[in-house]
Amino acid sequence: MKFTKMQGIGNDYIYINCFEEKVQNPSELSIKLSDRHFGIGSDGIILIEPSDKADCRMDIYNADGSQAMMCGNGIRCVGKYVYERGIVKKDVLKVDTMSGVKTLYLDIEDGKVVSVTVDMGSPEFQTEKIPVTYPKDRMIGEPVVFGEAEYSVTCVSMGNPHCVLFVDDVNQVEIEKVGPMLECDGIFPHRANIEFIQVLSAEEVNMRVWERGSGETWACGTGACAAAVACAANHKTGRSVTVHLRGGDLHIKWDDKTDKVFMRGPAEFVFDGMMNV
Ligand SMILES: N[C@@H](CCC[C@H](N)C(=O)O)C(=O)O
Repeated sequence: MKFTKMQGIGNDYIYINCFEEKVQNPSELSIKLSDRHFGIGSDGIILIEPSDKADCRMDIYNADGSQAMMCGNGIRCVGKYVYERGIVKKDVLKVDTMSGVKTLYLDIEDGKVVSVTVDMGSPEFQTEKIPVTYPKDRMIGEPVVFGEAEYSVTCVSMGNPHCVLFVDDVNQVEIEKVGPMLECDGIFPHRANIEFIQVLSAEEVNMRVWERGSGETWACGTGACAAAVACAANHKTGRSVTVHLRGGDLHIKWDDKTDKVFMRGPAEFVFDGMMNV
């Protein structure tokens, strides 16, 4: 089977073109291929498929084999893949996902996609829809004790569940210890992606992320959107924010007229390969 490794600011997935290939058991395949010692090495796999409601469809599986509803860094890579490989030759295209059809705006120079802006839709703050078990309709800046520490917690869905915490210094976070504990805390019936945010100014934040099903990754697009929305909702930043992640920067704007969140960032090919399955 042919595959392509791509990354969006270091959030790396193995992409399979299902216009040509057939994948039998994607969960099992993701566990096998994502292994950085015995597999190819990635944060998961992404299937690019035909769709009857959009230009193509994306399905994402985390490194532990769990299926996710949406992937912000992945969808930019899908845009670059389908454009540059001639599957969808449009600079505005629609991609179907488990969390609905998303519109992508490609920035093209000399036939290459240099960045992609994605209309990520509206953030969902309703606790039961995220889902998070909490005795209030919304969880914005709520004090919660996890383990030995109390955090100011904001929960939001960007098609997938996010828990945003504010910290003084992201580099001091013991993410390997705190990340898995929070991801699997009983208040998250479907587990959650955990974002640690250090506010630098009204326009800039540092972020580290512990992703549900993949552990610490170098970036998370839906997580950066959740973080920007959480920062604005807590009056810590304005509605346009540059999020500095381990693998690079994403630019997020939460539009006050439409309530939609727009994410802009790069997408890159790493290599193509063949695997025995
Ligand atoms: N890295 C992604 C999100 C991938 C899915 C996530 N781990 C989940 O289980 O919800 C992104 O860039 O958004």
